[in-house]
Amino acid sequence: MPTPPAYPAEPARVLLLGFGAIGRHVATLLAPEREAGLLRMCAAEREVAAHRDRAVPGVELSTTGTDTDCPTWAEALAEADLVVECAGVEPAGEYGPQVIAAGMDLVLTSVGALADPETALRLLAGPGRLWVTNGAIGGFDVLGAAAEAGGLDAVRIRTSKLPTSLLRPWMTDQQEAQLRSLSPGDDPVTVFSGGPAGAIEQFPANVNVAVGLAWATRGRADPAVGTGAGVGPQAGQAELLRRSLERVRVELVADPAAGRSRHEILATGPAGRIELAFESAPSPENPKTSGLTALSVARTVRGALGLP
Ligand SMILES: NC(=O)C1=CN([C@@H]2O[C@H](COP(=O)(O)OP(=O)(O)OC[C@H]3O[C@@H](n4cnc5c(N)ncnc54)[C@H](O)[C@@H]3O)[C@@H](O)[C@H]2O)C=CC1
Ligand SMILES: O=C([O-])CC(=O)C(=O)O
Repeated sequence: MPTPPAYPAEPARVLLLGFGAIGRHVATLLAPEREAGLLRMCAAEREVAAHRDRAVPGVELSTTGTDTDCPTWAEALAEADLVVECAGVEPAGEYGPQVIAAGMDLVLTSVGALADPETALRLLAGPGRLWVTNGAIGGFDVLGAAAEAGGLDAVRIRTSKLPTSLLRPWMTDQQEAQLRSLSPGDDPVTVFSGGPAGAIEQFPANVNVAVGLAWATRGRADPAVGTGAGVGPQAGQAELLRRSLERVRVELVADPAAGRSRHEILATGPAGRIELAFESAPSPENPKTSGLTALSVARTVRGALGLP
């Protein structure tokens, strides 16, 4: 007789931070696990009242704000086994480190938070474990293998999105007007060219993939000599990431013909030439977000909980 899988006796308690397009999609994707009694789910929002009429069956709500008719963030956190951030780069930096410091595992969707060196150190400091989702892109098995062998010299990502999904509050009237005026048939416009840290600062909701790519291609420390950072494995990981963020080059393009977001990766070096392209179906909740992201997050959650 085959040995039955060693599922946990009690359902794992998952706390979503952010219940927007990705959070809701993840909750829907994990409905079978909820129904099978493998996990329970709670979602923290900053204004719960606005979410009451968009309830997802089986998902309780809690608040990081001032709502008084539901558990607070601290109460929900005390009950959780795993936190799944899908709120944004800023809230990831604000709440993620306290989750890790409390010894709880954290799934990070707003991977861009790792571009800030201080936040990266705190997210990597333990004792909780950090699970970095690959989000809207992938191929990280082969990219990671090549990087770990020192086999990559150059890593590039070119992200193309519909112009209106790239509008940001800091843009001048002229920049905004240019993006709004682009229509199918017009040439694409490059709105950013540089490193992932600068890209995520200007476009925090659009280029998490670039920081994710830097994370995936950070390589590994030589066990004999370490990374040179000098103080323990977390600092070593953070130092590898810092160097990787300097190597990855990002181009963000407003393309009026981009029916779907497109991410093109080119990595080259002694290991070879790796070209990958991703065009995700849009999120069912928000067409500006790649649907693949929630699929990846759900998979990362299953992995973190040891679910099949
Ligand atoms: N790794 C990847 O490939 C990708 C990562 N992302 C990241 O995922 C994030 C979420 O994306 P979407 O779900 O599409 O955005 P969304 O705007 O639909 O949802 C975010 C939700 O988080 C909530 N939120 C924000 N601050 C909060 C706080 N302090 N406390 C509690 N809730 C808070 C908002 O009210 C909103 O409901 C993006 O901002 C981006 O950082 C997005 C796409 C791809
Ligand atoms: O959804 C996507 O295509 C990718 C994205 O916004 C991000 O990486 O922040």
